[in-house]
Amino acid sequence: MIAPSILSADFARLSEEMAAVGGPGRGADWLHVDVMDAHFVPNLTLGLPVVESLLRSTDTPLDCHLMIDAPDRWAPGYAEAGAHNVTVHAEAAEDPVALAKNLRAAGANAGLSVKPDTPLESYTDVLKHYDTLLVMSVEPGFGGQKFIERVLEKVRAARRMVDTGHLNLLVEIDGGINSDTIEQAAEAGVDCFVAGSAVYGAEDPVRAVEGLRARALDASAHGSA
Ligand SMILES: O=C(CO)[C@@H](O)[C@H](O)COP(=O)(O)O
Repeated sequence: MIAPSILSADFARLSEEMAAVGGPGRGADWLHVDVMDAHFVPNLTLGLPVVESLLRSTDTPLDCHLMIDAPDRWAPGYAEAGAHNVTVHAEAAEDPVALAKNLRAAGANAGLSVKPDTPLESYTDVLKHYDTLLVMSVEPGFGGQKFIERVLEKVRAARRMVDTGHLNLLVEIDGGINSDTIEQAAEAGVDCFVAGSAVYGAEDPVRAVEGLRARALDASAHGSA
């Protein structure tokens, strides 16, 4: 699956920019929405009122990535509003198990994200309550950064746990994904790829999405061969 990150889109034309990457069937599977609070990360983007408007302007499922402090308090609102996935940071959540239950009860898939230096081992029990694991392959906060290759070890570990039945979730990766890096991420076992600049920086965003998907499918076929 490919989830274009609208962080790299033109914020003055968000609904057009979301439509420009297509939707299920042709183009984006999900649209990735980065919510940043200038506390958990050193950048400020948008919040719940904007997400509510975005939900009204697209049929493509929204994958909301909350890079915020106090997600236990704020994240359920995104689920209640109708986001398909609501992802919170393991480093910020006070009670990640209760939070996952609240997100699911409000109708969303629950996602847990880890920064590049956060080990997965501390969260393996917690992850049993989650639907997606979002492995950050850059320090969260900005688009257009360089892919951090060492996080692939975490992807491989998560893939092994899923394939052996210890976890039941989608493995998602975010940061620095482009036509040069997507193959190694796919070979490591990623299910869903977030890409911002590689999609919105392209002349034809739908073609960029399809190009990324083709490379990922090809590489995952090799990875599992
Ligand atoms: O969460 C983030 C950044 O913190 C991402 O979703 C970025 O939007 C990815 O952008 P690219 O690295 O693909 O340009």
